[in-house]
Amino acid sequence: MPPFGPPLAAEVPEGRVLLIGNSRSYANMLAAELRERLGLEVVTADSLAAAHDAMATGGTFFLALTGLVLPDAEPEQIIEALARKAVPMVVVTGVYDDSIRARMVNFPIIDYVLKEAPGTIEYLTWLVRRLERNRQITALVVDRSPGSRAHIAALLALYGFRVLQSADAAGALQVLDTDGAIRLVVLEHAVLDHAAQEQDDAGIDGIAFIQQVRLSHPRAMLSVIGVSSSADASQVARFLKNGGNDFLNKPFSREEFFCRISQNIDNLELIGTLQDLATRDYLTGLPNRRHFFELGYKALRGRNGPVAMAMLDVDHFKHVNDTYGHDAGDQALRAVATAIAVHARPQDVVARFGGEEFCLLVPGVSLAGAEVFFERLRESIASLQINVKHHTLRVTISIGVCHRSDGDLHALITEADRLLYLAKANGRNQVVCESQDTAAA
Ligand SMILES: Nc1nc2c(ncn2[C@@H]2O[C@H](COP(=O)(O)OP(=O)(O)OP(=O)(O)O)[C@@H](O)[C@H]2O)c(=O)[nH]1
Repeated sequence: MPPFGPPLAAEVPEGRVLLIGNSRSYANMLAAELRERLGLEVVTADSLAAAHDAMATGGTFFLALTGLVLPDAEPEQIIEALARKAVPMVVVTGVYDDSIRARMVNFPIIDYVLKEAPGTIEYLTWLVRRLERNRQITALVVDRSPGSRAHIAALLALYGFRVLQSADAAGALQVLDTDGAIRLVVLEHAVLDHAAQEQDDAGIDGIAFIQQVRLSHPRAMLSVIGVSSSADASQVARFLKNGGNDFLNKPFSREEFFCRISQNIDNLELIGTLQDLATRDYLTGLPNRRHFFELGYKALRGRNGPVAMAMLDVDHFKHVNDTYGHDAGDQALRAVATAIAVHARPQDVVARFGGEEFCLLVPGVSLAGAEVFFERLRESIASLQINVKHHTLRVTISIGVCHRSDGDLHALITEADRLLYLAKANGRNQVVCESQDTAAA
């Protein structure tokens, strides 16, 4: 599962990169890196004419990496040609100084990279990967001033983000509640200063704003970056202590802004990856046993009403491994896991408990409802046709279901395990469902 939830695939065009430069050997080396390490399609051009051809016939590019020395064009002509086609660009050059930067300042250039510096290929690979991934991330800019809001929004759009904007804290909270894809908020600190003094229309002061954001959007899921031209050190500290991830003083250079934004998003992804490693089963992608207990307690906490807890075990799975091999066994486990996850409702908790054993917690279901629910699941797994090398496999599962009106998770699991043992002893490929609670029966 991707760290930031389902990608907005329909809105994101293909990841294609245009590489423009007069050195064929350098272009070929960089193109090979980007293809191999990132799986991206890369088109190379060694003149402005070739770049024009590529843009006319090669579809859209989300990024151009360009040199400034070409046989048929001045540096400005190359940059202008890309800007006219609205292709965001990174300049990869042998010479890079303040005068070049000053000449290029009004063009949509994300970054300048010195071609011959050590580590350049590594840096460019990171940068292209970052820009490619940004296209699946939504950012929100909160700023009272339309000019400054538009400037920051335009920079973020240049980095590939889908960008939303809000003029005040109350509006921003509303947008955050309704758009679950937002992973980055850039907040003009003056919004907070102003609000802190006067309270804005909805009565939200700046610190209350960030505290409220943090109630439902933890730091590990949403990066909030403050920007300001007037904040003093104590205001910056207050912002960070109350839940801000980072702070930037204005004026900042484009390169600094890009680095800070990228590092914050990199950190979110890293945390997401680490969380996934700790909580998900590597083979099936389902929550692992330890995470099941966390999710299960959360699902049961504070709720009244019946709950069904099921332990599910693939029948004669050793035989599958012995006959078709371990890889085929893995494939069968993935197919069973998918079938269980598809059958589960959003409020249910499913996990791979270990080996060929899964569990499924189903709150708010009657005993009769649980019997039907798990019988259908058993049937759907029995009817799976799992294609492995040269064979089509079929598997069955046995299910023990404990139904109760009180939800002590450990007691439910122990009881479901006992009922699973009965299902196995009775001949397998069946559901044994019992109520442990006379009132619920
Ligand atoms: N391919 C594969 N096999 C696994 C994995 N985890 C556990 N197993 C195998 O699952 C099999 C479980 O075998 P048993 O516990 O004897 O149970 P069974 O053969 O399913 O028989 P019953 O449960 O009694 O129906 C063992 O052969 C394990 O090696 C895995 O991740 N991949």
